[in-house]
Amino acid sequence: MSASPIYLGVIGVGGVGTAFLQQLARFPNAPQLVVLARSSQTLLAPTPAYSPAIPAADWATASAAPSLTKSGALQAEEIATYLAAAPGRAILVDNTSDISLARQYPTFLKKGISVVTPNKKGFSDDLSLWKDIFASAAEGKALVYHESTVGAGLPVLSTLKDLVATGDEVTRIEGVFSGTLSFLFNTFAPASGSSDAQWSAVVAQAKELGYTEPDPRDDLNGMDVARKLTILARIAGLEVSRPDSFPIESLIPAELESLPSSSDGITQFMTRLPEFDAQMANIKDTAEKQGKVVRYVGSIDVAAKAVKVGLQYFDKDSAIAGLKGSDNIISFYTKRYGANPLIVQGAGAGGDVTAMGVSADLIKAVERLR
Ligand SMILES: NC(=O)C1=CN([C@@H]2O[C@H](COP(=O)(O)OP(=O)(O)OC[C@H]3O[C@@H](n4cnc5c(N)ncnc54)[C@H](OP(=O)(O)O)[C@@H]3O)[C@@H](O)[C@H]2O)C=CC1
Ligand SMILES: N[C@@H](CC=O)C(=O)O
Ligand code: NA
Repeated sequence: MSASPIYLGVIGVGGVGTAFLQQLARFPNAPQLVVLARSSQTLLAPTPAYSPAIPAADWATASAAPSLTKSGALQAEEIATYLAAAPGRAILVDNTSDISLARQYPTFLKKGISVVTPNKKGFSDDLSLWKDIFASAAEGKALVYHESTVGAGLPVLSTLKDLVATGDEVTRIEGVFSGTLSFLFNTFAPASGSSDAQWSAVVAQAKELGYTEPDPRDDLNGMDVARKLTILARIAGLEVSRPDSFPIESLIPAELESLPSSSDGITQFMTRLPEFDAQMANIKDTAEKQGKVVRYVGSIDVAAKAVKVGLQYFDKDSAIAGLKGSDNIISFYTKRYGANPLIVQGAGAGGDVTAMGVSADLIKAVERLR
């Protein structure tokens, strides 16, 4: 008996989306890709057959094919209605960082469309949205997987969920949660050897490597880390109301804080950042004078309900100081694990490793839906 068909809508074809589509093309028994959208364009498999599907590997070439329906940007509700009418279960993969789309997850889920995403916005915004997402999933008998929202493809959420589900008591979670900030500090202020790199040049490099958020200020202002800690804290049982409900140390120079959030604002920010290199050099030198290095870290003290995000100095021979590249390190302190935490470590940003988490989530969702 052949497996029942599953229909797939994918939104976002940037660094993560492109890597995801390449991985999808190699899935055996892959779901039928029937929607592929970016900000200005949508490809659809024609109705009512929802066939032919969009070829994941060469969607860009196939977008010229007359067999596919093309349109401009569609409203999320329109995509939800299209997927809900497919002749089988459907899954939405959101590879954008769009909060408006994330606010529509309940619409998809109530219609029975499962959601798989690396987009952390929806899970770290108002607590009411978090609750709505999971209540809507239960109502629509749909699934939600978002492993890559924390630690990219690293098994961070699945590990925490397993600890909680099996009755362990998680007391503290701490570590380095940003691939971008890890790369910036490991490169700018290495624990061994020295570096002449300017802060702004390393920021530009992190953007080029695809580690940053679409707007790198979301990494530098600490919000990306705060969002990840909000997600972890909620899974650990804390009702964090919003990602800005606790103190967050920002690395954005005060003079650049009021630049617009548009793409023009990003360009202005990147152009003017070199003017402020001395500020970060001072922080690096202060740590150096104490024989230490500076790193950007976060922690959740579950019993105290306290979340902290910001800079800290570390001994040069510590695990955090010695991280390489875009590595994250996340330590789970629990009753069962005692004084020696369960540690997850590895690349925490980049298209391929993030897409791996999305693809693995999709495989899990497909297995449960078939
Ligand atoms: N990069 C990384 O290392 C990691 C990223 N993530 C998350 O993965 C997600 C994607 O990141 P990344 O690929 O780097 O981002 P990119 O900026 O490279 O790509 C974003 C894509 O989303 C599309 N898009 C944005 N808004 C909409 C919308 N409203 N409707 C349709 N399409 C839209 C863009 O369209 P267009 O092509 O038209 O511009 C683009 O294709 C983000 O949520 C990020 O936080 C998570 C972990 C690690
Ligand atoms: N911009 C983020 C990407 C992954 O979430 C980071 O650098 O960690
Ligand atoms: Na992860």
